[in-house]
Amino acid sequence: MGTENSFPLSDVRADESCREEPFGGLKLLKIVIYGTGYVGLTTGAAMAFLGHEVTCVDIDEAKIASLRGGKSPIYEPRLDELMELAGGNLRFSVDPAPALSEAEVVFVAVGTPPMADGNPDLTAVQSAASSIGRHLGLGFTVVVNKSTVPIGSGHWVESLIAEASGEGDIRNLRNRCCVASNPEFLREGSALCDILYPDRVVVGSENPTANEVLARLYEPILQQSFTAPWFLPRPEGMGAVPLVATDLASAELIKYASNAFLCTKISLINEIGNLAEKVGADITHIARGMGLDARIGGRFLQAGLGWGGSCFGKDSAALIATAKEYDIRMPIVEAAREVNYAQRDLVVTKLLNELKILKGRTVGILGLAFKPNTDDIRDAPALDIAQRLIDRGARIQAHDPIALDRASCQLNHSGIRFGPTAEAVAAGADALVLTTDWAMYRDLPWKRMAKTMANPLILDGRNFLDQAQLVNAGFRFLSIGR
Ligand SMILES: NC(=O)C1=CN([C@@H]2O[C@H](COP(=O)(O)OP(=O)(O)OC[C@H]3O[C@@H](n4cnc5c(N)ncnc54)[C@H](O)[C@@H]3O)[C@@H](O)[C@H]2O)C=CC1
Ligand SMILES: O=C(O)[C@H]1O[C@H](OP(=O)(O)OP(=O)(O)OC[C@H]2O[C@@H](n3ccc(=O)[nH]c3=O)[C@H](O)[C@@H]2O)[C@H](O)[C@@H](O)[C@@H]1O
Repeated sequence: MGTENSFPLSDVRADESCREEPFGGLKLLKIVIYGTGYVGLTTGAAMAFLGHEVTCVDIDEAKIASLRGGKSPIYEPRLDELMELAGGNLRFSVDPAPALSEAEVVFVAVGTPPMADGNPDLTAVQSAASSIGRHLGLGFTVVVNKSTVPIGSGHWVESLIAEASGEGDIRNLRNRCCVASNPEFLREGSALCDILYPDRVVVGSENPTANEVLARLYEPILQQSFTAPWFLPRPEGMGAVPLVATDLASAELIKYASNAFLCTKISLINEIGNLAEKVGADITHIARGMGLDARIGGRFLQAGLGWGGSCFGKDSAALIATAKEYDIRMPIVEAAREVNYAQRDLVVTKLLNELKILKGRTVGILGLAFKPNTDDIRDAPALDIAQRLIDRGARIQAHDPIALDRASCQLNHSGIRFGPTAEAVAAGADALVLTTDWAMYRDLPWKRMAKTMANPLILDGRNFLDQAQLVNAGFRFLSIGR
């Protein structure tokens, strides 16, 4: 295994509740997961598929009811199938007590949404930690934090558990429980592959038992010793997965640093794209020419409207806020954010250049999710852009192949009209903007759509569409960065 730091897989706890099965005598564990969102539910399904006994707990009764009825409350490709394969290993409850009393590993995967000052709201983490403390069993439990939390949170969680458990003194608690950080790097839309076939697993703890339990938990993934589900084949050439074992603070910071790096990479290509456009260059050629340099790498160099979603914005703001507490500035991360949010203004500027007036114009938006293959609309560039256009008097009609229901529920009073198809939002529009690069948008009946528009103008916000095809279909074609 190509580990920087690997743990011996010794039998650290001759615990009767560990069951032998099915990957070469691996000991399976009893796991509780707090939070059945994009991270908790996918992690739960993957762990249960690997044979562990998993109980997913959530305070949202509707989510648990839906899951018990066999229906996932979120859209994630192949999740339903994996949950089905996991079968009886995967259970759901609003009551953590019964499963927690026997749990060997407890994941915390609750939300940490941003507050106005950039810091994440840790209310859900606090309440999960207190609940764990109240219901802790008599055996030894490793509490594993997967929520993205500020540096130092691991120790704070430990103290909350100690307090709620009645032990009070953390030293007494250390005989029954310890806290580790296991940051999550999955991307929505490819979450299950990212969990089963990760680039690395990071585990931060100051407790050797925690490290060994987690190495045991992750062994099938680290060694790639499980039989891949037919619908999620193992990537070609995939070998053993490196395990990075660190102290708590380093693991917590690895998460923020990784997201900051990815944000910065995207913002850099967008900054270059803005110059490329002025000098008559093409950012897609530039990204390819840069990305083939192994030191740079071609991924996350897709220029366009920039990043959105529930994490890049939140985590970059949290990193800046944490640094501020230590009187340190993060000018690179600040600049990455500034560049990113300015990209969204380009839509207004470009449409104004073409249409001269936005008041009373109808703009069709293709894609509401913050990226393809998810129904997540948190900090979706499409919504921000729609609002900026509405503020200038435009009428917005929008479509998304998967996020439409969620968007129409949550944005009921936004003034956006939701169309059942891409063709419907094109009809009568003065412009179309492609905001999310859903595969289905590549092959729309463009010729027919151009004919139904008041003005066949399209802005490809993701450098995704075939310009020649669109021009051929009768569109005036705009893009970002070329
Ligand atoms: N969404 C993503 O792609 C990734 C998210 N993360 C991090 O993982 C954490 C979770 O993110 P998501 O899954 O996207 O959030 P989410 O909002 O989809 O799910 C969080 C769930 O926690 C539940 N919850 C809140 N308080 C609870 C409590 N006391 N007990 C039990 N359940 C509770 C909520 O009802 C909700 O179902 C965040 O810290 C996020 O930054 C990390 C990597 C990837
Ligand atoms: O901490 C998190 O929540 C997660 O955040 C991102 O994952 P995610 O936000 O799900 O999706 P990405 O694929 O990273 O896309 C984020 C945004 O960047 C945009 N993007 C991505 C890549 C690119 O080249 N250009 C670009 O504009 C996407 O359209 C999307 O809006 C990270 O990629 C994950 O590693 C991390 O675990």
